[in-house]
Amino acid sequence: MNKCVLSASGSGHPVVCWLLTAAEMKRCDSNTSEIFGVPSVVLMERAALSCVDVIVSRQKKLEEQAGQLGLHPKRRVLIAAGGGNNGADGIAIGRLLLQEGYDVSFYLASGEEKASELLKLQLHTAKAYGAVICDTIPDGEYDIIVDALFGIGLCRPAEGIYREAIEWINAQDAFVLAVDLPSGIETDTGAVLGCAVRADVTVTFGFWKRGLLFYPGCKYTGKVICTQIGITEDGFLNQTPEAFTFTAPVAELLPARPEDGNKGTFGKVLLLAGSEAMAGAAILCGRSAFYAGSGMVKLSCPTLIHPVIQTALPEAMTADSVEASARWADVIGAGPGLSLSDRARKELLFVLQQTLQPLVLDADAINLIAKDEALLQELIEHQQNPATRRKLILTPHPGELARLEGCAIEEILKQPVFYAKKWANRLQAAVLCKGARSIAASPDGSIYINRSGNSGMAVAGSGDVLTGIVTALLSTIDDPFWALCIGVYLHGLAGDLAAHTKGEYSMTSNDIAEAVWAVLVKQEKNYV
Ligand SMILES: NC(=O)C1=CN([C@@H]2O[C@H](COP(=O)(O)OP(=O)(O)OC[C@H]3O[C@@H](n4cnc5c(N)ncnc54)[C@H](O)[C@@H]3O)[C@@H](O)[C@H]2O)[C@@H](O)CC1
Ligand SMILES: [K+]
Repeated sequence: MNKCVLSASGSGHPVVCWLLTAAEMKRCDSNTSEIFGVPSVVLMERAALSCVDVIVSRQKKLEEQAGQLGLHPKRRVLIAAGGGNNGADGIAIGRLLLQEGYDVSFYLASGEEKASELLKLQLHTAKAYGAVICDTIPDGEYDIIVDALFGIGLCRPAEGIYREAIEWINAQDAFVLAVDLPSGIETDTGAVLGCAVRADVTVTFGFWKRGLLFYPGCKYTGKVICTQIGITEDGFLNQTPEAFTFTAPVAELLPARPEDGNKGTFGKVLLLAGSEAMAGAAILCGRSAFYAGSGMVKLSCPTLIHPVIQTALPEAMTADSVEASARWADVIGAGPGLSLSDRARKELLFVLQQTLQPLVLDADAINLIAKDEALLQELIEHQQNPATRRKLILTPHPGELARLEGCAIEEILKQPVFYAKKWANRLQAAVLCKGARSIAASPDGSIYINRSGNSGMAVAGSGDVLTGIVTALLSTIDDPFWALCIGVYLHGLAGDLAAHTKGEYSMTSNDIAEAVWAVLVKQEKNYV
C-alpha cells in the first residue's frame, strides 16, 4: 500500500490511522532515538507528561464541579509499576504528580535489581523528589490508579503477583489510567493474556496499537487517547506499518463522478445471486449496488424469481444466465443467496473460466469453490500467473474461510489476520475475514482493520449488502483492496446509521442497505 496515497487528505483530516504491532512500535521507538537522535528519556518524559495532562485536567474539572457543592475531591494516587519501560513511565508520572502536589504512593511489582535501565533512572529521580517505593501495594484508598505494569513488552500471561495486582486494581473504586495499553492486553491481537486491567482511559503513545482496536482488548481500554510524544511517521523509515484503519470521512477516496458521465460510466454490475429459496439476497445485493453508485445492475438468477426481483427492485435487469450478459458487465459479483445447486455451480464455473472482469466472490460462490478441490486449484493457478490474473475480491466470514482452508472455524478465529493474509497471497486477491472487526488483507501484505459497525449487523442478509457495495465500488475503483476497504467501512457506517434509527435489536439487513445512501450523502459533505 502506498503510504502517500494513504496519508493524502485534501480535507485536512487524516485518512488513515496506523495500527502498530509491538515489533513495529519498538522499531519506530528505536529509529527515533538511534537514527534521529531523540534520547529515549526525552520521549519518556513527554509520554509521562501527556498522562499527567490527562489526570490533571480531569482533576481540575472534578474540583470545579465539587467546589460549587463545597466538596474537596482527594488526590490520592497509586502508581502500579512493572519492571520494564512501561513501569518507568509510571514512576515518571508519579514523580510529576508529586511535584504537582498530589498524594502519590508507588508500588513496584518487580525487584529493583531486575529493572530496565530507564526504570532505574526514573526510580533514582523519583526518590530524589521524596518518592517511597514499596514492594507490596501500600494500604490505603486511592482516587486514581496509574496502571504501568506492562505495555508493549508483555510477552506471557500475567501470573502470581502481577495477576494479584491486576485483580486488585480491577476491584478498586478508582479512576484507572492505563499507560500505553491496559496491562494484560496483548499488543498485536488484543487477547487477554491471563487477566487484564479494566481502564477508564488508556493513554497510548505515538500511534494506536492493534490490540487497542481488536476484541476483546478494546473492551478493556476505556477511552483511548493517542498522544504525540515525538515519535512520528519519520520513525517508520522505509517500512510503513502493515495495518491501518480509516478515520472518517473518506469522501476523497470515493470514486469521482464525472459531471458528464452516463449510466455506463458509473459501472455495469452483473450479479450472480439469488435462488428459489433466497430471492431476497439478490434484491439486497442489487439494491446496495445501486445505492453505492452503480449505473446499471443486472441480476442473473432462476427465471422463477424474476417477477419478485423486478417487483422489489424495478431499477434492475434480470437474466437467466450469466453467459448472455458476461460481455456486457464491467464487474461481476457472485455468491449471495446463490445456493449450492447444479445450476449455481454451472453458472459459477462459467464466470470463473470464461470471464476476465474484476470479480467479487462471496457466500455460496466461496462454498462451491471450497467443495471442489480441482476448481480451487485452477483458480489459484490462474491468480498466481500474472498473465491470467484478474482483479479479485473474496468476502468470506470465518466459517467460509475455514471451508477454503479446510480447518476448524476456531483456528481462523484465533488467527484471522494470518489466514486473511495467507489467502490474499495465495489468490493474489483482496481477502476479507468478516467479524466485529473485519480484517481485509492485500496481496502486498497491507492489512485494513474495520472499526465501523455494531452488533445489529450480525443479521441475515448483512453480507449480501456488503457484496453489493463492494462490487459497485470495484467497477470504478481500480485497486480491489482499496474498493474492499472503503466498501467495508461504508457498510459499517450504514449499519451504525441503521442502528441509530431502528436500534441494534430490531434493524434488518434491508435497513443497512437503506442507510447506504444517507452515509454517502454525509461522506459527500465531509461530515460524519
Ligand atoms: N523510547 C521508548 O522505547 C519508549 C517506551 N515507552 C514505554 O515503554 C514500554 C515498553 O517497554 P518495555 O519494552 O520495557 O516493555 P514493558 O515495560 O511493557 O514490559 C517488559 C517487562 O515486563 C516483563 N514481562 C513481560 N510479560 C510479563 C509477564 N506476563 N509477567 C511478568 N513479567 C513480564 C518483561 O520480561 C520485561 O521485563 C511502552 O509500552 C511504553 O509504555 C514510552 O516511554 C515511550 C518511549
Ligand atoms: K499499562
